[in-house]
Amino acid sequence: MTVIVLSGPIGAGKSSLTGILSKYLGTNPFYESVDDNPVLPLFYENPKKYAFLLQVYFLNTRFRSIKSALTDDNNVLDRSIYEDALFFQMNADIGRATPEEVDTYYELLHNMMSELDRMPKKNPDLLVHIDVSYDTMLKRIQKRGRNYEQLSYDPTLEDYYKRLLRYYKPWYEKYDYSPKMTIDGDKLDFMASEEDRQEVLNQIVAKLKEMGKLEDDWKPNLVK
Ligand SMILES: Nc1ncnc2c1ncn2[C@@H]1O[C@H](COP(=O)(O)OP(=O)(O)O)[C@@H](O)[C@H]1O
Ligand SMILES: Nc1nc2c(ncn2[C@H]2C[C@H](O)[C@@H](COP(=O)(O)O)O2)c(=O)[nH]1
Repeated sequence: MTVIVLSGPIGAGKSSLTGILSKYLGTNPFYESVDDNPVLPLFYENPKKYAFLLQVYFLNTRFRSIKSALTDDNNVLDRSIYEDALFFQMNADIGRATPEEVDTYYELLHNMMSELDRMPKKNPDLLVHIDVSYDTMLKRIQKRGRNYEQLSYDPTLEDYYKRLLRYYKPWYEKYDYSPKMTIDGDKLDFMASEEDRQEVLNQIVAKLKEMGKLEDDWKPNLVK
């Protein structure tokens, strides 16, 4: 049926929407490696030392996920390989990667993307981007409560998060691997409000129908 990739800043609600959407469409969810990621706490402790290693870790897991998702052709992915360079470039721009690491990273990314180009299904069918403001992002990061992501752990994270938001706008505009759409993550509380959840699902289903990826009379198996 379809491969849908989600995108958005930290805490935007990607993992949550991945679960909701995959259940609704009856497809498989692919989650990011976060709680089982051994490099992530090291990165927050010493970003300069671990930025490159963390990126290689994420890139590897994202490559594995997208290959598998494109092979099955029936999946929803919580953040994908298409966002990988956004993170790395931002970290490189603030001095967390050497020129050699930057060159090596882009060569590796280029090789991986060429591999995807050789697959029978080369691209996802749809990108769903969750747009959030800094205030919403921070509230959700606090709500989730991972220690090393809190401003109390490292006050410089405020700049890091604000910078990340600034990198998303041009990234989204440039993204052209598939059709794309945006969900207003500030307005639509798809976790607490049943009505908002249905509104988000309706928007995505309408887009899939418009693209001919779902039949006009398609109905979900699971209404919840
Ligand atoms: N639309 C939303 N409204 C309210 N809370 C949300 C929403 N989306 C996510 N959350 C909450 O915010 C936190 C971060 O969500 P998560 O799905 O882990 O984000 P991401 O995967 O984008 O980092 C979680 O505690 C989740 O329950
Ligand atoms: N340096 C990088 N950090 C990344 C990347 N992808 C995710 N992350 C961090 C950000 C969060 O602390 C955590 C989980 O992200 P969510 O958006 O799922 O909350 O991992 C990356 O590519 N580089």
